[in-house]
Amino acid sequence: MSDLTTAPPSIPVGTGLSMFDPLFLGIDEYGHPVYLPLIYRNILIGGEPGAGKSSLLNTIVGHAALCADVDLVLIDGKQVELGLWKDCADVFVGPDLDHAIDTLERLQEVMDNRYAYLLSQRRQKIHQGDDFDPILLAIDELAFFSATVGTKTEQEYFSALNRDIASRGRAVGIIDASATQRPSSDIIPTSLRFLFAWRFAGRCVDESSSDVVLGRGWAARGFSAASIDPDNRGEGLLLAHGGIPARVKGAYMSNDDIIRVADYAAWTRRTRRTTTTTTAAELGAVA
Ligand SMILES: Nc1ncnc2c1ncn2[C@@H]1O[C@H](COP(=O)(O)OP(=O)(O)OP(=O)(O)O)[C@@H](O)[C@H]1O
Repeated sequence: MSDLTTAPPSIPVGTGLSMFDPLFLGIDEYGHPVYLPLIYRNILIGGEPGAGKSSLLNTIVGHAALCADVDLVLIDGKQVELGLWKDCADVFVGPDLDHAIDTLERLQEVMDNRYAYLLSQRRQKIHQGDDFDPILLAIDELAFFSATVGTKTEQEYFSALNRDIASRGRAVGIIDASATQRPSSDIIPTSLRFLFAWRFAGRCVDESSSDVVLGRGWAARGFSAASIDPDNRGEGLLLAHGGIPARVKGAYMSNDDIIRVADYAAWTRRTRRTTTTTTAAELGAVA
């Protein structure tokens, strides 16, 4: 059994779920469940249109929405991919580059404040039960903000902010989950890919696109997401602990499933903004 399938003895459900618990991501090619810890990690999701990227991102956001101890920052260029979680989100950004930049600037400030706090406490990273909670930053679609809308300067600024958050955010509990249907080196340069320890390549048009997501050289070693059947949506190669890409079929929630879970999660999260000492209120200031 690979490291990926070694589930912890028990994972709390309902209101006991924590962002420090691993996410149930799907099943591997042998039918084993795949669990992925997200805390202190970032995850990059790439693949051709229809490969199942947004569905995977919804699974990640769904896990986070059900956790009592995480703030949700959702940036969705299409609005409808993550839109069903809007009532759960501390900040929801639609196809608005200015709002996306404001939000990332704010997150950068939160990150710096958290580091100042850690320094004052002579610590290196946050722990479960700390005064401030983890933050999930989910971005769908990366290329919309980094290469489609706005001026080149704005796009570059957005990319620089995202890179900084992915680079420095992990120790202070900021998890960056970014998805793109354009796995090319202009959207995911090597310097960005390196910041994402976990990588999921859904079906890709060719081997070089697959390598842009997973890392150079994997296709030549027989790990190419171009070999995934185009009709097998939601399947991909997951590079995580173990260090070798594994075939995984992502868990899938239908629209109705998401609506049910999101309604429940919004209900459980309804008092967070007034009762927690987290950054939710600060983040909400840019909502
Ligand atoms: N894990 C899965 N299991 C079964 N079907 C899936 C899975 N993931 C996705 N699908 C199917 O594939 C369709 C497309 O998925 P999704 O919207 O997530 O793709 P995408 O890669 O985000 O596409 P785009 O880049 O166009 O946004 C879904 O509507 C669903 O029917």
